[in-house]
Amino acid sequence: MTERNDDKWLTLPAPAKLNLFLHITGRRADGYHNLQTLFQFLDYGDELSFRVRDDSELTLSPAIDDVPFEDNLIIKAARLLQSRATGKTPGADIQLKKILPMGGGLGGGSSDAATTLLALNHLWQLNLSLDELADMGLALGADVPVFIRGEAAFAEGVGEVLTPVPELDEPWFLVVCPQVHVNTAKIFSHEGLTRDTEVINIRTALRQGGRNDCQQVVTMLYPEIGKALNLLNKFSFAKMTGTGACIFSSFGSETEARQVSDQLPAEYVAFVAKGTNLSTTHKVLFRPS
Ligand SMILES: C[C@@](CO)(OP(=O)(O)O)[C@H](O)COP(=O)(O)OP(=O)(O)OC[C@H]1O[C@@H](n2ccc(N)nc2=O)[C@H](O)[C@@H]1O
Ligand SMILES: Nc1ncnc2c1ncn2[C@@H]1O[C@H](COP(=O)(O)OP(=O)(O)O)[C@@H](O)[C@H]1O
Repeated sequence: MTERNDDKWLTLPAPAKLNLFLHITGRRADGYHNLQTLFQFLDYGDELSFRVRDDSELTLSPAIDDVPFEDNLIIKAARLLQSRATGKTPGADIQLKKILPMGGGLGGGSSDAATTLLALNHLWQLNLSLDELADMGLALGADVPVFIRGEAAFAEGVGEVLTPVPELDEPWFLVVCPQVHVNTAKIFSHEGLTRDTEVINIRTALRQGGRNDCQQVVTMLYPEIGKALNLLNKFSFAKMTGTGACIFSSFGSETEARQVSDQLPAEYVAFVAKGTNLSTTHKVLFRPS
């Protein structure tokens, strides 16, 4: 665990996720969609530092532009945990290094929320189980539970029914981030969205993978993403993660991924990262070397 000895800061990663495929298999009565997806983490993401306060205040620095304090998923997660404390309400100072693009399909907000739940549960000594934290996290976003569990997983339901898949290949990924913000709710409410993909079992999912059912609608609404897909496809098969905007290709080595990255036009924002079956948050918090 990275603990700054000077004044008791706990520093933890909040990694990105990729949806290696994303099938939409139906729509529920409440409007949410049933999915089948394969989540893997990246060794790349945001970083959060936490320090317990003597009072019940929460602080966050720096703030994220355009995200009001109480709307920030980090603060929402901390408030949820405060409500579970017995006795005096605990407080914390939180620092955020925001690296992941917002609305990119990399799950940055959900990952920040999960890291906050894990960190403050530890620092405030609440002793909530991962099951309890995952349940609480689901109220903040469909992707929070997989970050709480920290294991690459085949996900069903709205993303909360998780079967760990610890033996996926861990390739290198080139992730390209078109500079558009995709509105998830807009994609899920689009009439042209494929919502009837056949349900598959986990063996089939792992053997043959799948596509991203949101890709067609997203590329129609945001042509920049289609353009980026066409370009990356010239080098290696490319797919979108989540509801976009980011797209990715996998490679056998970091060198190959960087060689392709170097050939992209300068205006493309991209990064290279390794896929990981155990989230870096869990590696630091639970399995320090
Ligand atoms: C589809 C995924 C795959 O990872 O895409 P990304 O957001 O990561 O791109 C996620 O499950 C998204 O999770 P998250 O971003 O937390 O979505 P939420 O805030 O829970 O939902 C935003 C809105 O999308 C719609 N929504 C979301 C998830 C889902 N399974 N069905 C839906 O219909 C709902 O209208 C909801 O109000
Ligand atoms: N800590 C946070 N980091 C990122 N986004 C946040 C955060 N808190 C709230 N949000 C809101 O959540 C939205 C989705 O963010 P994000 O999780 O990055 O997208 P995605 O699910 O597409 O990867 C943002 O547009 C922003 O308004």
